[in-house]
Parts: sequence; structure tokens; C-alpha cells
Amino acid sequence: MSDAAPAPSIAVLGAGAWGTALANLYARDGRTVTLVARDGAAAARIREAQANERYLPGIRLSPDLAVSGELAGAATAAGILLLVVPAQALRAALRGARGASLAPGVLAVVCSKGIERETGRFASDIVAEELPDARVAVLSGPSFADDVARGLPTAVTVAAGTEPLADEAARWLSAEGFRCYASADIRGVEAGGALKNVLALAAGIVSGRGLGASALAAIVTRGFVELRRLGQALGGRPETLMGLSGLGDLVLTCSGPQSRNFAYGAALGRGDDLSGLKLAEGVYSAGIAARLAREAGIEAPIVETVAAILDNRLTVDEAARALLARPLKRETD
Ligand SMILES: NC(=O)C1=CN([C@@H]2O[C@H](COP(=O)(O)OP(=O)(O)OC[C@H]3O[C@@H](n4cnc5c(N)ncnc54)[C@H](OP(=O)(O)O)[C@@H]3O)[C@@H](O)[C@H]2O)C=CC1
Ligand SMILES: O=C(CO)COP(=O)(O)O
Repeated sequence: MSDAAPAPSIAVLGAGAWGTALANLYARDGRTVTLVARDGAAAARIREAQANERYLPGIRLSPDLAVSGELAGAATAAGILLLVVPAQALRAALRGARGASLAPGVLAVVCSKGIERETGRFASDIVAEELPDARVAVLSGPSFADDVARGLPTAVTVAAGTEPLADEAARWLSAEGFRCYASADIRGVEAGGALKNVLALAAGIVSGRGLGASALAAIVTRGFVELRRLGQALGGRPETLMGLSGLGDLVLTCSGPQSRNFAYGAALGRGDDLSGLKLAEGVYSAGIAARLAREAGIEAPIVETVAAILDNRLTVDEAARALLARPLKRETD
């Protein structure tokens, strides 16, 4: 990778846990960064507290981080626009950003993980549709906001449509303690990020229902088979799905309740009240992922089962029995 151009300034759209952690990472690294909250009041709360107590409690933000309630201004100067709103809110947020006079050729970096449930579109497609003049990249991989905010070492994948752009984006988005690997496989990276959330729900359900460590290992392993099958059917490359943004993020989010998707699944498995839980993107992606699998003729029984539990078509116990009673088959089929 060449070191030619200076690192561009950054605007971060979405002041939740991940947007705040990323904005703070780059501000601490000496970059010019503006975190854009939903409105002026939310921005003022973060500015005054020098912290985002709602979404990233206990983390003191860099004094060099600018916080704004509107994208216009922040975005005009930014060479990089990080998109960190939930996947179902992305299209509306981008439509809202149209009047913000984005810099020509701005690099719009998708940092959310999900599939638009109404359309089956991945975020990079939504960016291409809504911001046709932007260059698109995707940042994904095993990275809890809280870990990154605390400066813990993290490695992720940054994908773009061409290898040179991916190399450039990975260089711009790497920071101290935050290592970005470049990839030219946007679809593989996005598919891994969206599907692992659905599978983390499954892992959480198994854990919350008390089905044991053996069942947990089985669901993660067979879930990974589905992630690879469906990810490839959607256009992803096998080696991407085996990498940080596929297997890596699956391992992370299926490991315990620090993952919000796992925590949501665990609450479902225990039969707890689900109101008030944090964002779990897999809840919104499961149904559409199951539909995409059916349309592609891909067997994805775990994804289908998660969707059925979320829709109240199956109880957790019925789902466990049904998965175990499927016709026997060869492991590699
Ligand atoms: N948290 C993590 O560890 C990681 C998260 N991600 C992904 O990042 C994405 C965002 O997650 P995360 O930050 O954790 O979510 P949070 O729930 O912590 O925050 C979501 C943020 O998005 C804002 N928002 C929602 N809709 C809009 C909108 N239309 N315009 C502007 N802002 C909006 C919310 O504002 P308001 O409060 O006003 O609703 C809130 O600030 C998800 O897709 C997630 O999968 C990826 C890697 C790590
Ligand atoms: O994507 C993530 C880590 O890579 C965050 O996972 P959760 O949304 O399940 O917390």
C-alpha cells in the first residue's frame, strides 16, 4: 500500500455505541473527526458530558472530537463518511443526508451490519442507490464498541469494489490498536456481518434455554455452514466468509452476552421480557435472510428456525426438537 495522500477528515453519522467508539478512536489518533448525532439536543448532551452516557457509558471522549446535530457542514469538509446507524434506518438517514453537500468522491463507509428487511438489499446497495456519487466501502469484523472505546486491540476487514480502493480505505481506517485488512469482496464482508447476527441469536437461545455447551458448539458450527453457503450464494467469496468478517465475527458474537444479539437470544431462551433490550440487528435480518436463502435454493435450517421463533411460529423447545429430527445426512452435504 502506498502512503501518498494525507488521511482525510471524517464525519460519523450515527452517535450510538459503535459510531461514538469509532469517532473517538480516530479523534484520539489525531484525525479531524465530527460525530453527527440525530439532533442538536443529543449532540449537546454528548458535548457537555464529554461522554455518550446513553450508548457508551463510562468512556471519556477525546476533547478533540467535534460533535454536531447536523450532517451539513461536518460532511462538506469530510473525505470519509462513516455510516453507523442501524441497517433499517440507513436509507432514511441517507435521504436526509442528500442536502448536506457531501464532498465529491466522498468515501462512504458502511459500518452497520444488516439486510434491509423490505427489499433484501445490503447496505452497500442502499448507499449506491441513495448516494450515487459516493465511493463505497464496508468496515466489518469482530469489534465490540466497548472494546474499541477502551483501546483494546482489534482487527477488522475493510472492503471496497476494487483492490486499490480497498487498500486505500484500509490504510485510512487503520489506527493505533485498530488494524484493518483490505478486501475487494464487499458482498462477502456484508453477508458475514448480517448473518452472524442471526446466528448469534441462535447461540443465545441455546445458552438461555440451558441446552448445554455441546449444543452451543453444534449450533455455531452448523450455523457457520449456513453462513458460508448463503454468503457464497449471495456472491461472497469463500475465503472472505472464513475471515475476520465471517468466522471471526461469528466466534465473537456467539461467545457470550457482551454481544447484544447473543443477549437477546439468551433472553428469548429464558422466556424473559424482551422490552428494553439493546439493538439486536439479527432480529430485523432473520426473516429476510431466511427468504433470501429460500430464493437461492439454499438450505438454512438454523436461520429459518430463528426467524420462526421470532415470528412466534415455533417455541424454543419445538424448534430444538425440529432441528434434531431433520433427516440424517452427510456432514459435507
Ligand atoms: N455496538 C457494536 O459493538 C457494534 C455495532 N455495529 C453495528 O453498527 C450499527 C449501529 O449499532 P450501534 O451504534 O451499536 O447501535 P446503537 O443502538 O448503540 O445506536 C444507534 C444510533 O443510531 C441513531 N439513529 C437511528 N436512526 C437514525 C437516523 N435515522 N438518523 C440518525 N441517527 C439515527 C440512534 O439515535 P437515537 O438514539 O436518536 O435513536 C443511535 O444514536 C448496527 O448495524 C450494528 O450492528 C457494528 C460493530 C460493532
Ligand atoms: O457486531 C458486533 C461485534 O463485531 C456487535 O455485536 P452485537 O450487535 O451482537 O453486540
